[in-house]
Amino acid sequence: MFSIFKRKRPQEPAAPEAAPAAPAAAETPPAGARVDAPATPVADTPATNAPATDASAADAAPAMPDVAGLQDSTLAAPDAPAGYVEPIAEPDVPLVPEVPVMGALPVAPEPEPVPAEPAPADQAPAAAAKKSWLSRLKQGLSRTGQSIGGLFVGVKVDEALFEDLESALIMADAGMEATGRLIAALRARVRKDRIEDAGQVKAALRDLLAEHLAPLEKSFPLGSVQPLVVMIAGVNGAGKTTSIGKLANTFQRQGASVLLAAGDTFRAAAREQLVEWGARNNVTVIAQDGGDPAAVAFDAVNAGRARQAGVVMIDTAGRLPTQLHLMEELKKIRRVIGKADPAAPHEVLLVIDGNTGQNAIAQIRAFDAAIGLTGLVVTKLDGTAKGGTLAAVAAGSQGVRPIPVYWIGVGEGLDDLQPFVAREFAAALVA
Ligand SMILES: Nc1nc2c(ncn2[C@@H]2O[C@H](COP(=O)(O)OP(=O)(O)OP(=O)(O)O)[C@@H](O)[C@H]2O)c(=O)[nH]1
Repeated sequence: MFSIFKRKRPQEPAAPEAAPAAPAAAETPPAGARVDAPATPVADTPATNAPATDASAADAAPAMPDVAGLQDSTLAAPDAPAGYVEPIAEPDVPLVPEVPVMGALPVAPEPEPVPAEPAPADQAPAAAAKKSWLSRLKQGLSRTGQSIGGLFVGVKVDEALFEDLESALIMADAGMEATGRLIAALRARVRKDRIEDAGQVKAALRDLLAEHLAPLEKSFPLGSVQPLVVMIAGVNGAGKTTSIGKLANTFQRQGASVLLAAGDTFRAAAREQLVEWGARNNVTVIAQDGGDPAAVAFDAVNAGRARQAGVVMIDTAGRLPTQLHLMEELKKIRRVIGKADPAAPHEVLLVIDGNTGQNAIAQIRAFDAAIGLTGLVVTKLDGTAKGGTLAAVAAGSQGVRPIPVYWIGVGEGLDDLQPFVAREFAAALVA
């Protein structure tokens, strides 16, 4: 199985298998120390081909350090104030794929593929697990669910019902566009089908909501390329690192080998969280103390290619869209990933806290403008989330693109990140 990079292993030699041309390994500073510009790009590392004199390339590709370098923070950190990263010129880095750029990395065997379909004997527990997370989703959305679903109890199908429904959808953060569309479609359905029973109106609303949300449903393209490079962003505390851990577990169970990059170089706890998670689950984590998150991402993509990983997931530090310098940094990370693999990142995910309400729309717009999102992960729908925000996204509310929702989070457990299924979500929202 995979070996894990623990950041501090003082009892071990600094770089037992380090490439001879990597003086950084010999001069490894104490963990946590910042290191200025990369001393020497690893000369015999053809994958980067970064000319030593090309400062910008060195910035993007800080010397492909050896294992010790990665674990003990010898990756180059630009000498800039914390939180600010100099924009870099685009390095002209011809790439040679499949070269063991992380020559000192022990190459781990692929994990045992797990059959996609559970054996018949496993089907009962699987069904029970599904029921349990669906009920958690229902429970989580129950504030909204009760206020929407509760409207249909003991009432006539009349104008007052439509008005109450309209208010309830707006209160649930569905936004004006989605609410307007849904109510208009519901009125038309009630007229066309001559529905007179409130319970049937409720069922019709559930159907219409499912149809409305369906364009957001998309399965994640695991296995479409190797490695599939996934960049993950979001505001502070949205659930990025936790979701990466859960996804890594899911992907492993689907037979894909996973490599993680601890690109949150600002918050030590986030890095520790990911490294620890990797250690528990036999997943390699590329990490360094402090420094340039773009460099970590660059190394991770190269390591992923060298190791023929199925997925490389790159965590990034939480940031608000209003922190413009941090949004610039995010753009840089995306650009530098593209230096390691011009087709990458293949997926750019935004993790959103489901409790965020309408502000989620502003977040999606800002992150999409900065890094071009390909998918959303909506967490904490087991909490006080009102859930209507996804209807607003599907409606393109306030100019947002209807970006697919790959997963929804319904708890803190490993199995609590589930693929988004429009019909299930609609049923939970209009329970
Ligand atoms: N109830 C619940 N809690 C969740 C869910 N997803 C994440 N969390 C919790 O949310 C908290 C923040 O999660 P993190 O993964 O650390 O968030 P982050 O976005 O990486 O945080 P920063 O690195 O600070 O930006 C943790 O306590 C998680 O356990 C979920 O779906 N449901």
